[in-house]
Amino acid sequence: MLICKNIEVDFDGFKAVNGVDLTLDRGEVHFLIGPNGAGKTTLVDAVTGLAKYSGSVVKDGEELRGKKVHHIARKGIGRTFQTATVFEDLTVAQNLDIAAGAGRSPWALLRRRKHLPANVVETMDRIGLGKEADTPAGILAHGQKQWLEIGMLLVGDADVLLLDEPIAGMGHEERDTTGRLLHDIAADRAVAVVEHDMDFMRAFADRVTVLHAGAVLASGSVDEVSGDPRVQAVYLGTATDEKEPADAATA
Ligand SMILES: Nc1ncnc2c1ncn2[C@@H]1O[C@H](COP(=O)(O)OP(=O)(O)OP(=O)(O)O)[C@@H](O)[C@H]1O
Repeated sequence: MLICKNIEVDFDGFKAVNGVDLTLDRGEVHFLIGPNGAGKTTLVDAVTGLAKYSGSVVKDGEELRGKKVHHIARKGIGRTFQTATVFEDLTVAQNLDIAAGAGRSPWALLRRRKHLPANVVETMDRIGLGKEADTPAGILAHGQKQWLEIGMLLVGDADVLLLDEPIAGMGHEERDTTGRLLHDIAADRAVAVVEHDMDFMRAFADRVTVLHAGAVLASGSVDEVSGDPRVQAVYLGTATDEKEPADAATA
C-alpha cells in the first residue's frame, strides 16, 4: 500500500535516515524497531510530510514527496504520536465525530448531535470505548487515549496507519488488547508500529524491519530478524542483556 524508496533525511549534514527502502502491505502489522536514534521516528516524520527528504514515497500510484501534511493525511496516511493528541475537553464521541467530519463546518462539528454517524458508533465499539461515548477524553486512562487516537484515524478513513510506540505506559492487559486491535484493523489496512518492546513485537508482528544508524539492517519475519546475528549484535542482544542481567552474568 505504501512504497518508500531510498529515503534520506539530512539534518545539517547528519543523515538521520540514510537510504531506507520500506514497503507496507495491506493485511500486515509491520514493526519498525532499532536502538535509540536509529531513525524510526524521523522516517515516519518523512512519510507524513513533517521532515524533508529525498527519495520517493508512493501511495496509490501518487508520489507524495513534497506534498503538504494535510494532503498526505487526506491520501489516507494517518499517524499517532507517543503522547496522544486528542481533544481533552470533548467527549469520546465528539472526538470521533470531529475526526469523521472532514467537510462539515466547524460549528456543525462542535454541535452535540442527537444521532452519531454509524461509523462513529462502530468505531467506538471496535476500540473498546463503546461505554465511554460521553466521557471527556481528558479523563480517559492513558491506554484508552491511544485507542481513541487510533479510532480517530479509522473514522478519518486512514488505510495506512503509522503508530509511534502505541503501548508505552500500558499494563499487560492493555498491551494485549492493543495488539489484538492492531491485527483487527490491519485486516484491510497497512499498519506500521514503531516500538521498543520486544515481547510485544514478538507477539504481534507479521513483519519486522530493523533500523540502525539510519539504514535498514534487516527485514523479515520475527524469526528471521531474531536469528540474524547483525540484529542480535546491535539490538536484540543489547535489549536481552539489559532485561536479563542475571542470565547475562551467568552466561
Ligand atoms: N530535528 C532534528 N535535528 C537534528 N537531528 C535530529 C532531529 N531529529 C532527530 N534528529 C537526530 O536523528 C537521529 C534519529 O532520531 P529519531 O528520533 O528518528 O530516532 P528513533 O529511532 O526514533 O529513536 P528513539 O527510539 O529514541 O525515538 C538521532 O540521532 C536524533 O538525534
